[in-house]
Amino acid sequence: MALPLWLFWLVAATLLGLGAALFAQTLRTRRSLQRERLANRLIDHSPQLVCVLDPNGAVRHMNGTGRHWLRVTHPEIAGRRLDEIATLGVEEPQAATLREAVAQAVGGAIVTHELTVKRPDGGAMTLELSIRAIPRTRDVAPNLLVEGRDITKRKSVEDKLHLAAAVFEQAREGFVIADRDGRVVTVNQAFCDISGYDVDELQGQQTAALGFGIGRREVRRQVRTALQTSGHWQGEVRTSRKDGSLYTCWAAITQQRDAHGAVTHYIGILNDITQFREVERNLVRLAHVDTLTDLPNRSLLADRVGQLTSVSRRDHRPFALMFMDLDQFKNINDTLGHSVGDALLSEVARRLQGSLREVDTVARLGGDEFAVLLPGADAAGAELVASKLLERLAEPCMVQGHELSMTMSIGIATYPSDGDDYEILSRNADTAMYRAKHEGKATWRFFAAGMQQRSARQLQLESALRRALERNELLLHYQPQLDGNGEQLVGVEALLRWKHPEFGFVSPAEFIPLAETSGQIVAIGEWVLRTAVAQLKAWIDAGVPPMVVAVNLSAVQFRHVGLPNVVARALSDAGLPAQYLELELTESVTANPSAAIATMDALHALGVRLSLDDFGTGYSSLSYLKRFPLHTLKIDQSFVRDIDTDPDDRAIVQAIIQMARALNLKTIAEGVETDAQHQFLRREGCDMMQGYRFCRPMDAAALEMWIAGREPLPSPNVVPMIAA
Ligand SMILES: Nc1nc2c(ncn2[C@@H]2O[C@H](COP(=O)(O)O[C@H]3[C@@H](O)[C@H](n4cnc5c(=O)[nH]c(N)nc54)O[C@@H]3COP(=O)(O)O)[C@@H](O)[C@H]2O)c(=O)[nH]1
Repeated sequence: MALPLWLFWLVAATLLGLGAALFAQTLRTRRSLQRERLANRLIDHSPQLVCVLDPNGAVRHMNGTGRHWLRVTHPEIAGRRLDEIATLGVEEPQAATLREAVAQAVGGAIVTHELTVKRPDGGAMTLELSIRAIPRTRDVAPNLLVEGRDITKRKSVEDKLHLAAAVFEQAREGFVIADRDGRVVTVNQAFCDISGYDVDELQGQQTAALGFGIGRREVRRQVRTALQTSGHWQGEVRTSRKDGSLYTCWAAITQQRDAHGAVTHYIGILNDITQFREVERNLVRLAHVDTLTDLPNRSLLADRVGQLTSVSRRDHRPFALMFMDLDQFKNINDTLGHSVGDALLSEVARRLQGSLREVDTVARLGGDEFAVLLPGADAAGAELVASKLLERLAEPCMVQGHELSMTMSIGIATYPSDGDDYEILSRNADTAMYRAKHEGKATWRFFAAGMQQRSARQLQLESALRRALERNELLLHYQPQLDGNGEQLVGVEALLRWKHPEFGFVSPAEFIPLAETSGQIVAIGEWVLRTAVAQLKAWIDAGVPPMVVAVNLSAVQFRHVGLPNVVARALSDAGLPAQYLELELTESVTANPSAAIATMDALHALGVRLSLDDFGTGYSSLSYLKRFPLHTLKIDQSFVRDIDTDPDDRAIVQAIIQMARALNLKTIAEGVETDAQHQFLRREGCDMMQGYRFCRPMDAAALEMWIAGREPLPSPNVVPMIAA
């Protein structure tokens, strides 16, 4: 059956319409697909990472750029949170902050978040993520759109800048950045600390106003030239702080130029080396200066002698070099302690310096040795100076409550006659000093050619002395001691003698100091003591009326702890009652009164008598004198010698005798050589005498004959009289 035409047209039209609609739809769909593909392609090739996350932060989709940057594939990331993708290496606490950002975005915020991830090739990448919600229906949690930019390079630049800023701020070096006109742009904290200025005070100021290279036009000129030629300068400059104080710094200045080569800035880096320079100066000072006295030391003295030698050679001028050594200083150190010793050395330094001219040099060579260099001085000039120095030094001084007076022995060598370099001059001055020491101390000696032999002799003596005891080279001489009238024999002083097979008789004044310094005096002293008490016992046993034997003790022996035992044993071995022994102590042992009192008490307790030898020449503190258990003061022969001519010596002797009487002490004068001396001493009431006027020291046999030949014979009751 045929369709009615109208129906046909209706169907046809409908079909056509449908077809057209279908076609249009297909066309739209295709276009839409094309648009979507295009959009996807665009998104995939976007220069940014684009990613859709579900509300839990799991990846639903990531564009190609993102996958390429992170070197991941869709299957590796789909449905997983970014921090769960192991290859990205997102660890806590980064993961936690990312989760937090996602949560905020789900809550509606647009969050910017920085995420640093690792890539399989090992490189790190920093992404700046912008995370926002993609709105959906009210009840459904939104997906999130994440856009990410690669900020790795920017971060690196920023990090470098941060680092540079940290270095700038935290550096210990001061940084000053100035513009091309030399105006301060900025400074760091270290520079503020060094200079005392605040940043605000400096900004805009001319660097020249900061005082670099103060007063040194030459330095500023050098800086300008170096910058012009090489764009860099470094060197040491002195400059001032805000408060005006000066400091020293090591500065480096570098020009900064732009791409066209034009100077844009100057960068100055400063190191404050003030302390370093001070330490350096101190080290140099220490190498040349004695720390106790602040005087030049041996090396600086050698330098100055060297310089003076050149000048003096050119100008044909003389100069003198003196070496000086304090007499008995060791006793002070040993008895009063090192702090008194040090204070005394400082006082000596002051006095020496105060007595000389500015051109002269006073040096401390070590210990108690000093040296003086006198430019232009000939022998006469040096002698004048030596005498002045001795005088000045002898003036008493109070040191930590002790009244002390010092003497010294001076050796003088002159240029050019005694040498033309430091080595020879110093050796000769030293030799002369030893000569002065061995010839009485408190004096000076000029160097003379034969003196070196003398020093060699000292060495020979020292070694020979070691064998003197065992080779029986030591012997005792005895010098009578008489009552004040010079009639009655009251005792004898035992005086040590050394007869060497080669050197002959050697004076005790020469070998006893050697025995003291080498320590041999302890054994030698014990031998003297034992020999003397045994001799007296033998005399008494032989019928010589009893008398006292006086034995000298050196300060070294006195300080020896076993002394009281040694004395007690010597007496008991000889069988001599203690009252017949008198120990002569040198004045130096009293320098430390409390120690001296203890030893003296122990000796006194044995029953022996104690006398103080050479009284008036040394350190005796009068206030202590009454506390020493002494029997006798021995007036030194230096006062007796000039009694006839020197009113001062007369006055001193009178004062000693009166003072001894007041303290209930006996007096004995030594070195009485003339009748006039004897008469004066007798008139003044001196209790006992000793000297060539009556008898020289002699050996035991000669003394026996001397006693036998005397009229009247010594009184049998002499010991009780002396002991009274
Ligand atoms: N520690 C010890 N010291 C001792 C001992 N024996 C001696 N000495 C000390 O040696 C120094 C020098 O002694 P010496 O050469 O024996 O001189 C003494 C006398 O001989 C001398 N003297 C005596 N009378 C006169 C005189 O009229 N004129 C004069 N120019 N000299 C004289 O004086 C010295 C006396 O010494 P002293 O009485 O002890 O001060 C000397 O310091 C001795 O002490 C010893 O065994 N141990």
